[in-house]
This record gives sequence, structure tokens and C-alpha cells, in this order.
Amino acid sequence: MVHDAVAVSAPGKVLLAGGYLVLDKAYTGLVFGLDARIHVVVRDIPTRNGVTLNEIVVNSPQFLGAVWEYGYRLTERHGGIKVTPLRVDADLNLNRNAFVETALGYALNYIATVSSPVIAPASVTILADNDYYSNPTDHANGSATSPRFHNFGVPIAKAHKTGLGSSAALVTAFTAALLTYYLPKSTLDLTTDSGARKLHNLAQAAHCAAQGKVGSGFDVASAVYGSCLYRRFSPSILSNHVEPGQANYASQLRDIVDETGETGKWDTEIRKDAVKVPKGLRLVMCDVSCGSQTPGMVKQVLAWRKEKPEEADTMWTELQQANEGLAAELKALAEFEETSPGYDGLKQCFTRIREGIRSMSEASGVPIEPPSQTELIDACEAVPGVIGGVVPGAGGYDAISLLIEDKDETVSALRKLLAGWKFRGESGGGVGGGRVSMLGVREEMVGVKAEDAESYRQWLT
Ligand SMILES: Nc1ncnc2c1ncn2[C@@H]1O[C@H](COP(=O)(O)OP(=O)(O)O)[C@@H](O)[C@H]1O
Ligand SMILES: C[C@@](O)(CCOP(=O)(O)OP(=O)(O)O)CC(=O)O
Repeated sequence: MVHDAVAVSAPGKVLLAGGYLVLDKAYTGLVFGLDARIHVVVRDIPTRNGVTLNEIVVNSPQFLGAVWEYGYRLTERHGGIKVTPLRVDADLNLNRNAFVETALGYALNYIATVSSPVIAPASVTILADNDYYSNPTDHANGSATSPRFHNFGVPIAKAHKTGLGSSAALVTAFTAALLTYYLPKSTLDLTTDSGARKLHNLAQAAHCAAQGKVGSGFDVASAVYGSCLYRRFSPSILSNHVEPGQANYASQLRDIVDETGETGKWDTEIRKDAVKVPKGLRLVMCDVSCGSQTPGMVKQVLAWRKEKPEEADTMWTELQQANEGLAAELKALAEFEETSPGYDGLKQCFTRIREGIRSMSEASGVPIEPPSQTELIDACEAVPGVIGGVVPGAGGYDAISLLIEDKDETVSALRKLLAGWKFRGESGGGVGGGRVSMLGVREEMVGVKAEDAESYRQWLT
């Protein structure tokens, strides 16, 4: 069967408030989608490749050697569809991409159980907006002069990520594109609540499997739904399911995704109406390119919480209130119809969150807002038009997020400050001094969306 080409994109993310807390269902995370998207185009496989039946070829043309070929076949004992990577390099090493491979396996299995097990070959192209990676030759990422999809000229593993959540956006857009390509709208329509929910469940399952752990899932949730107040699903929904290839894998996966099995309904909570950005304000992300984050931060914070439950719970309750306070203040200002009451309330929300984070840093001994980041955020907050800043997500030395007045003079003053900023890494943090750059991204309210496949024509190989 010949299908029409389809294209889907999904946004990146920033967990502005609720890092660590969001791992526990008792708390929530304030997550913003970002307008850096990952785009996935699926089309019939071009016959000139001489590819025979049952192959799906995936490529990511912005990176060197980023082509992955997969064979697939139906297995016995209702084990579902087995996906096998095919391409080997000159040294007979398989070139693997865990996120693509896992998402493909999960999507094909779901598709085969809700529709036909006969799956036509296809060609899949992944295109990432430039801000997902720092471009060493062009510090002004997102500037008007750079091509829409930059050729990074390095293998994907060597690209420097800016921490916008590439794997979650990729898995979500990739899964959505395959579902749209292979399933009729009557079986799954991503524009309906039930279609979006199924995509969410399937993408969460695939992303957790590829990561080898069940995280909070805020990144996949915002890739599907865009900015929202997020309460995680119970980890047990995904922690005990049958492995790919084992008996009844595919039907169990379908039950999990369709919420028809033993695990029943997912208890995720997505509140889109709780998140707004007042007119005249925007989010800004700054990438601190000074080395990697201290590994094991999540483990250490959770170990501290286990050891000192009372201290931790008091701090987390205070932080949760501060985080909810920020969401409520943003929403109130966004809905305020008369003259704006000003931003003092918002500023206080940021101060309260940062105090909470620094208390948690100190008590747990984990550099969530380390002194060098405190210095940087303080300097940014002193720039006229900057409302407040935080270390997003897990914190550490990677990035900061700011809420600012959406004015050219604020952006240029910030750029000026950052251009001259020499980031001071702490000894013991495993990082050296480095640069801070402002990314060209801002908040994005919309999650996954269908795109016009034609608009990517020049980027398809
Ligand atoms: N543009 C892309 N093309 C292909 N695979 C990608 C792309 N972006 C991300 N990935 C996949 O996601 C992985 C990065 O995931 P991860 O290390 O969890 O980073 P992040 O924090 O950005 O999600 C890559 O190794 C690759 O498997
Ligand atoms: C600690 C966390 O709550 C938040 C981590 O957020 P980041 O945005 O720092 O995450 P990565 O994209 O994986 O680097 C863990 C979680 O919620 O899974």
C-alpha cells in the first residue's frame, strides 16, 4: 500500500519549577514546552535505494553517519514484531540509536495489534531545530542567517546538547509520525483527547524503556501536551511489563497504551489551564557550556530524602507551595484585565523558589544551585527587565532559565552581560570555567502537532 507522506513535530522542554519533587506523585512540576522542535517525516521508501521488503530506514541528516536501518518480522508465541538493526560499519560494528530503535519497536508493535500486522516499508527522517545543540561555529544560535536545519558535521554522540530534552521530543514526534502514517484516523486521531492520551502512554513507555529507567516523564508529557502543570504517573504502570519478544508482549503493550489491562487507567495529571505566560513576558534559556553536570545528582537527592525524611518533607512542602505560587501568579497576571499590578509578586515567587532550592542543595550536599550559578542568576536578575531566574530541572552547572520582559532592550542588555561573563566552575564540581550563551528559544504552549510534509522537501535525502 502506498501511504501519503506525513510529518509531525514535538517541542523541547524546560522544567521551570519542581525538579526532584516531580519524581514523587505527591508533588507537581511546572513544565514549559519550548519552541525548539524535533520534526519527523515518514514516507514510502524510495525504490532507488534497492531496499527490499520489511525495512525501515531512519536518518538524521544533520549528523555524520546518522543512518539506521531496521528489519522487522512477526515472531511466534504472540511475541509481537521483532525489530532488528541491520546496518554495520566498516568494522562490523552495529551503529545503534537506542531511542530510535526502541521507539520503532514499541510503535510497530502497537500498530500491529490495533490494526494490521502487515507493515509497509518506510523511510523516516529526523530534523532537529538548531537550538538543541550548540553550534561551535555560530554562537548566535537561532539567528536569521543560519539555515533552518543546521548541518552539525559530527556524529550525534559528539554534538554538544543544550539540554532541551531531545530524546523525549524525538521519541514523541517519531511515535506520533508512525501512528499517523500507519493507522487510519478512525483508529487513532492525535487531535482528539483519546488519541493524544494513547500517544502519551506509548511514548512514555518507549522513552522509559530506551532510558532503562522510569523517570518522572515530565519531558514526554510536555512534548505531547506542551506547557502544563504535571503530576506523574505511578511508576508501577511501566515497571513490570513484559519485555519485547516475550510471549504476549504486543497485547500487553496495547492494554497499557489503551488503558484496558490490569494496570487500568494511567493516573497522570496534565493541567494546561494552570500554566500561562502574561502578555509582554517570555522565557529565556541560557546554556552554560562549561562541562558536564555532576553525575548521580538524582540518586544523591533521593538518598538524602530517605535518610532525613522529615527535613526533606518540610523543605519539599515549602518548595511545592513556592512552585504553585509561581504558576498561580503567572496565571493571575496573564488573566488580569485592568492595568498590570507590576511584577513584584512574580519576583518574590522566584526568590522563594531559589531559597527553597538552595536549602535543598545545602541539606543534601548536592550542587543544585551551586554558588557560581547563584552569582550568574543574581547578575541576570539585576538587568532591567529581568523578572527572575532559576536553575531548571535537576539544576547543576548546565543551564539557567529566566523570565524577562519581552523587549529588545532587555534581550540586548542580557546578551551584553552574558557575552562578558566568565563562568566560574567550582572545584570538585568537575567543571572548568566557560561561556554562557543565550539560546534563541522561548516558551511554547502547543505540544505535538501535524506539519506539512512538503515543507521539509529540501531536507529529505
Ligand atoms: N536529532 C536526532 N536524531 C536522532 N537521534 C536523536 C536526535 N536527538 C536525540 N536523539 C537521540 O536521543 C539521544 C540523546 O538523549 P539524552 O542523552 O537523553 O539527551 P536529552 O537530555 O537531550 O534527551 C541521542 O543519543 C539519540 O539516541
Ligand atoms: C531531577 C528531575 O526531576 C528533573 C530532571 O530535569 P532535567 O531537565 O535536568 O533533565 P534531563 O533532560 O534528563 O537532563 C528528574 C525527572 O523528573 O525525571
